[in-house]
Amino acid sequence: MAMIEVEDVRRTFTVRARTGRWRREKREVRAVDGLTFRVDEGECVGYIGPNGAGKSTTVKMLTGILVPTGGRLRVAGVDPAARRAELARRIGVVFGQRTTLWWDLPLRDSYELARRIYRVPDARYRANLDRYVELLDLGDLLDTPVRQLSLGQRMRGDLAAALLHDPAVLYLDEPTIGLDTVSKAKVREFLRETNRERRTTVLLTTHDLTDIEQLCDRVMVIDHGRLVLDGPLERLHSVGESERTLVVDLAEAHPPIDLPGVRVARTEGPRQWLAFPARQSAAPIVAAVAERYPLVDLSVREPAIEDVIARIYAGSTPVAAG
Ligand SMILES: Nc1ncnc2c1ncn2[C@@H]1O[C@H](COP(=O)(O)OP(=O)(O)OP(=O)(O)O)[C@@H](O)[C@H]1O
Repeated sequence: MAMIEVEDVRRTFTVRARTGRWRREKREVRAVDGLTFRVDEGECVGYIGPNGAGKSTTVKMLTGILVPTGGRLRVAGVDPAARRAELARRIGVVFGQRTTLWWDLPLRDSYELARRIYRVPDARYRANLDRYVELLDLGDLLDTPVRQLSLGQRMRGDLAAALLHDPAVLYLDEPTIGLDTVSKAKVREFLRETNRERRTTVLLTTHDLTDIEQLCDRVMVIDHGRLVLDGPLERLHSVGESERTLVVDLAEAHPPIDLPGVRVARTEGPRQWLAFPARQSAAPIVAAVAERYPLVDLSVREPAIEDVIARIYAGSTPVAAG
């Protein structure tokens, strides 16, 4: 069953740009430019693209905050902008950069407010709260004012708030941004479980490709308001041939490191950038470097979405239907 239907949706903005000292000209920005896709119940789909690609504009239209300039939208069977209040009871939204919780109130009070706003029946509210307190480890935090929570704790609090009313669709915007590795793992585990057990349909926007790898089977890539790829996650790798980068600091400057399966992308004094296929583990490369070179420090960088998109264009692969 289709949970999100988007048919040839467009959204333009008129901006006034300065063209001279006194002159201003009106210009049209096509933030979303003929978007078509469908997400079925229970799917978890990654929605990625570079800055300014049109992701937020899409999500705002899907929540009913923005009205499309053209095309047709349906979320859980309803037109979001026309029936925004009704839709609010069927969707949940989490923004990594902002909180929907009340800053000065304890978590518990924010949840109580959500219960009233969404008119969640008592028994369901209690069952859900118990479940999220356990899964998200919120027990000791319920009576703490939100402003005293760490970023990771607050994010877990936000996730529970977004799901207390059992929404059919969950929009996540950078849910792991700024979190440490342990908190990221907790959040991802919880989302996987929610998607699997409750069959919540998830649309996930992120710049962290590991989020997508660990949560989604399908990925849509948007650029300049248009889909450039829609298909199973493996296509992103095979099409994009993404690379991760091992950044190594040696004790001193050295000629480029020579290892099989490794491409030296850049060198700068004692620092070298070693690119390798994203699917491969970094461990054998780290071991080989440590054995043969005077290794001082290292870090691994995930593939940047911009690189992935550049490779999609280089291969000029047509949009593939999921
Ligand atoms: N309210 C607005 N008025 C004018 N232009 C806008 C408005 N909102 C978005 N835009 C423009 O529309 C385009 C798409 O923006 P959008 O915020 O949807 O991108 P995004 O993919 O979410 O980017 P990011 O990853 O940086 O959040 C950009 O060129 C942006 O400047």
